Amino acid sequence: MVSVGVIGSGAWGTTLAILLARKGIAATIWDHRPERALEMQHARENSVFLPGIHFPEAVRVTSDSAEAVQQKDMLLLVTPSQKLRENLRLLTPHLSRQTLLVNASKGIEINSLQRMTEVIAEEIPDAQQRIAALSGPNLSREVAEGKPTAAVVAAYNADVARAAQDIINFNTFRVYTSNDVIGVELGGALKNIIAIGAGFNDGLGYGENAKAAIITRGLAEISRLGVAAGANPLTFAGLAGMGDLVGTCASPLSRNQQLGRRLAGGEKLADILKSTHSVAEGVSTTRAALRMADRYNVEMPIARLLSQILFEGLDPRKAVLELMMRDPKGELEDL
Ligand SMILES: NC(=O)c1ccc[n+]([C@@H]2O[C@H](COP(=O)([O-])OP(=O)(O)OC[C@H]3O[C@@H](n4cnc5c(N)ncnc54)[C@H](O)[C@@H]3O)[C@@H](O)[C@H]2O)c1
Ligand SMILES: O=P(O)(O)OC[C@H](O)CO
Repeated sequence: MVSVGVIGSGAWGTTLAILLARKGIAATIWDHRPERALEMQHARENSVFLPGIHFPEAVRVTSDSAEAVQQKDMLLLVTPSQKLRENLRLLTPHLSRQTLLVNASKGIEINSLQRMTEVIAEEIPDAQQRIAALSGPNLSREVAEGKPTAAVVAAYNADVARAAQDIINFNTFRVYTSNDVIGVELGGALKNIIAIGAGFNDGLGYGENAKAAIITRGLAEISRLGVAAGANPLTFAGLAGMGDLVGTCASPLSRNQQLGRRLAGGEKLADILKSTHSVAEGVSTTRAALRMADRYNVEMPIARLLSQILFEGLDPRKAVLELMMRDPKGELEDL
């Protein structure tokens, strides 16, 4: 029987474990807090992040790191991105050299500006040839409810991408392969910034024309940064680029979009972050992306103004006016 460890017990880690278990794969979710692991194991449900979705029999929950990691065909790494490194340090002593390592988190480590697979490769030096990244328009609630969804898994080694595809692909979850790890990870991480912007747009009542413009011009700046960092530009037309951007900006289920809407309604960032256990990766990714943009000398006007709104208290209406009043330019300039 195929056996997978799922590191991270939030909405997405839990959903992926349930998906695999529906295929008959043994899925062991790891939660760093013993009392939460026990509670989920007994209740057969993640009542905090995925209430109402029953665990199939093949899901187990543990706080024992050896049990979560040993003798696994694949590990799915699904922690908040700023927590991945500390978790890897706990888990690697138990890891076998055969286990595939698939990142499913969407973020950039803020101190190092590394993508999640770069963090994995640095912490587990022999891992480069068995690393992959899973991304796409994958709102967890819809996946958990069995609604049809597509995703992409990227790896440097085509056999690894195919092996991960084989394990994760299901009749409700169609998985494509890619060799563009950089593009797939950056597409998934950077769209969260634009999703906050889309939430602002909705909160301010600016309408669908403005939202379509934010999505499209957002994709232009994601692509500019991604290509400068070494991604294949076509990836941004795919599931991890346009697909995830549209899905996240359109759906009220998105936590990043919700955060933008709440800020537009006058709530303070610190209060919103305090009020929820859920991670809105776009906040830290905005900081990381702007530092990357400086490094690669790339323009990211939406992210830059969003950063001023988030961290410096700029009035969102003034920010929109500033965007509108920038020097006129060609649509495909810098692409
Ligand atoms: N929820 C989605 O729809 C979705 C879909 C695709 C990708 N993702 C990505 O998956 C990642 C995880 O998001 P999520 O939605 O599952 O999280 P979540 O917001 O539902 O929950 C956060 C989880 O992180 C855990 N956590 C907090 N601190 C931790 C630590 N120090 N060590 C280990 N775990 C810790 C919490 O216990 C909780 O289980 C994020 O990068 C997110 O962008 C989420
Ligand atoms: O809820 P969000 O904003 O973290 O988005 C979830 C997924 O990344 C959508 O693909």
